[in-house]
Amino acid sequence: MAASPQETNPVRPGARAPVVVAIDGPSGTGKSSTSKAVAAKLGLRYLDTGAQYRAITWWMLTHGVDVNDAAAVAEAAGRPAIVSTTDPAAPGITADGEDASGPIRTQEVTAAVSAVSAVPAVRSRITELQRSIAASAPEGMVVEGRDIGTTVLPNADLKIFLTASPEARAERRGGELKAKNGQADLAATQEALLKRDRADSSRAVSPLLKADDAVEVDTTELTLEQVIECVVTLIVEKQRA
Ligand SMILES: Nc1ncnc2c1ncn2[C@@H]1O[C@H](COP(=O)(O)OP(=O)(O)O)[C@@H](O)[C@H]1O
Ligand SMILES: Nc1ccn([C@H]2C[C@H](O)[C@@H](COP(=O)(O)OP(=O)(O)O)O2)c(=O)n1
Repeated sequence: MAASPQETNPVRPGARAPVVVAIDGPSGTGKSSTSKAVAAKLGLRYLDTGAQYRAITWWMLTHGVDVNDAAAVAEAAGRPAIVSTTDPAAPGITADGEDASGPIRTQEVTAAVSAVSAVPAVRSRITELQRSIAASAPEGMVVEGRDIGTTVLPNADLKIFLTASPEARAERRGGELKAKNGQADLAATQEALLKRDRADSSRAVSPLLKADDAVEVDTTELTLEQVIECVVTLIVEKQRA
């Protein structure tokens, strides 16, 4: 009798088949929270590719590289070692051995990351790194970002594109800022978010774009738990197909 899809994982007999899931979309649509939770539930690894672009940006900012000078950014693109942990319960990232998990979330990095990630030498270096990390996870991986389904892993088993209204996204990000700083300007948060979307969607090399074969999920009216459930169902259906 043929093995069921649940029994075809060569690494963990009896577990589900390895699966590579690409989750893309603009800021605040729930990519990181959903990807982490889904990976934890299904025993998959997790890669936050935005954190990689943030880490290289942070390294450049702290090493005197002018992030608005594309030639200087390209020249420095190969210098820092960027290492991500892929445990969904403890995601982390280092740049040249220094823990970057906290500093990559500052406003300074957020404001500079689109310019740095638009530089082709940065993208080719980080894309190569992402492919090698995904290839080293025999249990499967959830990889989230902007160009995973279109460029990094065009052969992913499942591609999901998350969307949400600008108002919902600003409210979510605003909630985070309020928890961190005690206050948040929702209008300014929305403006900054839309500015970053425009930059990420209009760059020449692998812009933020829904892959033709991605499943689009509008999360505006959904709770995080509903989005997680929806993605888990899509993955399990895919593994059974
Ligand atoms: N469907 C949802 N409803 C309400 N809040 C959400 C939802 N999805 C995510 N969030 C919250 O919104 C914030 C941003 O989510 P995050 O996963 O970081 O988005 P992204 O990775 O797409 O930028 C987090 O605080 C998260 O808990
Ligand atoms: N695959 C990716 C992931 C992120 N980026 C760039 C563009 C994004 O604005 C930044 C930061 O991504 P990140 O996912 O951390 O952003 P948010 O959590 O949505 O605020 O990195 C990219 O160019 N390609």
